[in-house]
Amino acid sequence: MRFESVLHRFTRVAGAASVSLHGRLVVRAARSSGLSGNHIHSYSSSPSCGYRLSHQLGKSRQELSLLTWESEVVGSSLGTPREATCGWWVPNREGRGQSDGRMATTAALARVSSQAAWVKSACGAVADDCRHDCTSSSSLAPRVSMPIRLESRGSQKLASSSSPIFSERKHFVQGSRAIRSTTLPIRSFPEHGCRRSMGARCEAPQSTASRDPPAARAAETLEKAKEAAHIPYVAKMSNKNILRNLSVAELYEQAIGDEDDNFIVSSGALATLSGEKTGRSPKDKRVVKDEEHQHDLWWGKGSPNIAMDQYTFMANRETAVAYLNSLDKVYVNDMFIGWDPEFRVKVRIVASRAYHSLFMHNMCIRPTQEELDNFGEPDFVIYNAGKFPVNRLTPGMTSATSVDIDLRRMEMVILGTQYAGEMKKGLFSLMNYMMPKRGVLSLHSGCNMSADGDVSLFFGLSGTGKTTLSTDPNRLLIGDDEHCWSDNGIFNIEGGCYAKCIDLSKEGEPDIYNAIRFGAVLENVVFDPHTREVDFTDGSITENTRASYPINYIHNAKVPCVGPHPKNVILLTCDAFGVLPPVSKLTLEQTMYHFISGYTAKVAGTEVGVTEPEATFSSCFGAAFIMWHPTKYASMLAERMQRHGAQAWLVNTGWTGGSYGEGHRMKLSHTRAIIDAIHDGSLKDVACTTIPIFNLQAPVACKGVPPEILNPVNQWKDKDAYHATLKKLGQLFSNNFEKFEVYEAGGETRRIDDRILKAGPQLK
Ligand SMILES: Nc1ncnc2c1ncn2[C@@H]1O[C@H](COP(=O)(O)OP(=O)(O)O)[C@@H](O)[C@H]1O
Ligand SMILES: C=C(OP(=O)(O)O)C(=O)O
Repeated sequence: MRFESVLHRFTRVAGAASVSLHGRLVVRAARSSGLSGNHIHSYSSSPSCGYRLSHQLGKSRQELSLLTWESEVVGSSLGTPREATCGWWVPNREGRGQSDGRMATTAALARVSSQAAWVKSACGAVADDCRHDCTSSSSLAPRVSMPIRLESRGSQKLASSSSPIFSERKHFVQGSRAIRSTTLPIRSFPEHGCRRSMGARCEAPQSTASRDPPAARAAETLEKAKEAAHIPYVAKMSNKNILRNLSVAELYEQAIGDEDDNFIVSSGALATLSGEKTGRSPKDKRVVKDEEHQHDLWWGKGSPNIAMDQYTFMANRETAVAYLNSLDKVYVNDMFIGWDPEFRVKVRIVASRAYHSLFMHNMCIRPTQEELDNFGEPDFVIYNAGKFPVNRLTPGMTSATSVDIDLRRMEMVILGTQYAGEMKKGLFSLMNYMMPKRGVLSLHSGCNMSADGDVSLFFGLSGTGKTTLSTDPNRLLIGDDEHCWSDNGIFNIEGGCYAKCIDLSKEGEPDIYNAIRFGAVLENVVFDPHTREVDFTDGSITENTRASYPINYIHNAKVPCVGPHPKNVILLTCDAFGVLPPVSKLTLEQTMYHFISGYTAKVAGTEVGVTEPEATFSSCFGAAFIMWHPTKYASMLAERMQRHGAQAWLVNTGWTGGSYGEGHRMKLSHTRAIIDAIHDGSLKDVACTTIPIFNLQAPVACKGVPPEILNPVNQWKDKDAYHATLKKLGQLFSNNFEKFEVYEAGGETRRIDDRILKAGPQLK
């Protein structure tokens, strides 16, 4: 059901409906309209419809239920509705202008609040004055809403809130809290010990800064920064109910007990909705530009780093911490990233949603109980308050979303997006800063290894095949997305995988399919409300449906996720123009040129606003996450490839036989056959044809791939169109590369090596 038709139906039934400033559906029900909550409810609460509808409206199902309620209030004869005084969460607060201020009433709040347990879960937080209403107004028990809610997931919860089963359950939850919950501060910043030494191994926390020079320095720098930025104080986590390091089962219970958007599907995975944002928000990703880091980081054209000052960071941090403190409970995970103990980083994730906690439990490296006991202070903290918007009036904010990193504070703040990928990619950005600083190359790549230790890297922008191709039944999986190459070899940054699962099938990708079981998180998928079978072909919520699972759910995962130096470096390009060959063998210079260019496509859904494949140049095949200038990563890659004799390949996982819209996506079976041939060595010395303009060497034969596919011109009906498109792409490469010919990095002006420049398309 499209949003417009939902709106239309509401308008027809209720007499008037509109969308508030924040995209909330506001229903105006005249007293005589006869609107009953059932009407709205019937759209909003069944698992099948409500789940999707709530996504389409960008609202949680609880919020839709609130709308049900309010329409009841307005539609009833409770007297003149009064304006709500209570906080930001009242749905039609922003809709006031459109609804004559008559929608949110104290009476409505009283009703809502009378079901405190439900409301708290529905709204995430209840302001103190609402709590007051809650006790004083239970006599205003809803007249018609009760039976309505009895039909739904939310209703079950509401019904049970007064039943003995519910109290028992609550007891149980509280019981488990008693063990886990703690009121320890999230972090004793700035006094804590070892955090400042940029990825240096953390010893047990030190009590005095003087024993730890980096910490002392950091504290001093922060004090100076605070003074300079006029930051009067640093907000602290004071939530009294911090649920730390819950187990998977506990997180399932929390997720299902607290929110209506979570379901167990038939395979045992937890299906959830990420709300309005179902992909990353790169235009809202900000990094604090401070004295200490400004010369290290990449700024300007092509860079993903939008500069922010520390004061603005602190303002957003304040909002996030205040929001998290206002909640009934928050979830905290203490985790590691980086499988090589020498480069391991301790991270703490503070989140409002149990699903976010489970996601990070899957995606990071899970400490043993002993490691948890000795965890001490984290090196980096994420405050995920994504359910709450950023204050748009804060200078520099351009939307309700902001994803902010402060390298001096070693913190990340998320506001206005619940897409879980922001957290994992935020940590990746952190590693993309910290690791090169320590002489270690960070890579946006998957990685696998043969039984006899031949390692391959699969670079690729999101959605172009890293997870799919690195998950190979014949090889050991080291990781699907983020790695580092140090003098010790390769190590995975993460402890889990985050696979795109649109059109996933058991036959096509059995390992990923089988990994989606108890413990896995399924984001934004559609499933049958009764059987709970997931329909992986359904992209009606988003094309960017995702599954997150611990790496050990892949039967041939290599744990610990480390390996020797790579033999093959595979650059995955998703060519939306359909002119690049399925595979070509690269010289070292070509590897540098293509790595810096990062030509590929953004696939639908991975970023907000991308609805169909969009050609792009994404340096290092992951520009959205890199922190230094791309040439730093490129030169580190070249040096390592030379030192360890690695061969590079450009593999087109995108279109063939025409551009997107005319041609078709390269068959996965063909790409897999190509990868097999790279691994068995049969492509190394095979004869090649030269692709004009790009001077790429495309093998003429490859086991499992029809030879005519290997030269893309054969696939185009209109050969002239092929050559014209190839030339056009060459021109785009050349235009894009201009900014790398002479560039600013490390505070100085540099010029790219001529040999790299000549390895690109030659247009004359
Ligand atoms: N030829 C191909 N090679 C790789 N992936 C393909 C191909 N054709 C279609 N796909 C699909 O593209 C998507 C790639 O996603 P994924 O492997 O998760 O990307 P990444 O890990 O790079 O973000 C999967 O849904 C996969 O089934
Ligand atoms: C999670 C993401 O990346 P990837 O597809 O590479 O996992 C993302 O871009 O949001």
